[in-house]
Amino acid sequence: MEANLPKRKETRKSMRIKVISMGNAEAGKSCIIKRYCEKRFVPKYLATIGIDYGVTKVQVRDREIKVNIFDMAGHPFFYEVRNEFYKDTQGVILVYDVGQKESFEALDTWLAEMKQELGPHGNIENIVFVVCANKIDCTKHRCVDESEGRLWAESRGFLYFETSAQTGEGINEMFQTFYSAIIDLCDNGGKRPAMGMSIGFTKEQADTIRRIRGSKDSWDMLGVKPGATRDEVNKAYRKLAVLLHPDKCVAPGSEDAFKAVVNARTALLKNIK
Ligand SMILES: Nc1nc2c(ncn2[C@@H]2O[C@H](COP(=O)(O)OP(=O)(O)OP(=O)(O)O)[C@@H](O)[C@H]2O)c(=O)[nH]1
Repeated sequence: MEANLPKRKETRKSMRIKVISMGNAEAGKSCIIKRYCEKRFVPKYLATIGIDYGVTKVQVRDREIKVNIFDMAGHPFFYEVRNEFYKDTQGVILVYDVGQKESFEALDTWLAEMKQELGPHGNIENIVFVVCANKIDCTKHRCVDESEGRLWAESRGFLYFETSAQTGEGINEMFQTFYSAIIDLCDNGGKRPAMGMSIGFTKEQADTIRRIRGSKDSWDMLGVKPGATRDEVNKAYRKLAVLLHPDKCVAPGSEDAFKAVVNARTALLKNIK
């Protein structure tokens, strides 16, 4: 017997989600939201006072979603106002300015603030985070490169996009992927689907790349004391080479880190008898 199939594909039930923006003042949070919702760019800086709230309807795959967006003021002065808005959030847009290193370094502080406000029972693992490396149009002033930002985001299981609210680059793709991930999360009973967790590299690899980037000289880079012997240098090099070899490591920035380690070893061995 033939199954009694519906003629038209049914549109699935609409859903409502809550999204917040976080990041330092002037990183471009309001402009990113305006660019997506109103298709325009506001060059003049108008600081958000406390919270800006908006509702928007979007179509993602076969779903209509109503999005409540809470655009948070980045200035520390507004901490008291924004702290009550962290609860019941499904998605976070975490923004930094690629020309302002402090805004990138502040991402950890923003996460810590959110964790603190959610308290011990708030599960940050079940929230979709998208990191926006914003103002990529300002190429001359860029000081946080893509691999550094991507590594920070992906090692935490967060999405990462390069965006410009001014030109619109990356904005639609970012929101579509972000909303899509939130739908997957809701369909999965509010738990981040396992797929999003598989990042393809280890915490040790990510931490090592970060350590290498921040090292002050070749000794420090190889993790040996100044004056170490050839054997010690070679041993340290081999360990790092196995960990970061481009054939084995797909973490953002691993290729540059591997090259830096090779160069550091060569430089040190030249001067060790
Ligand atoms: N060139 C360039 N400027 C941008 C971009 N995004 C934002 N801006 C500018 O950066 C300034 C700050 O943007 P906002 O969106 O107001 O920053 P915000 O993060 O919401 O700041 P607060 O409301 O204080 O938290 C404004 O002058 C914007 O015009 C961008 O992608 N490129």
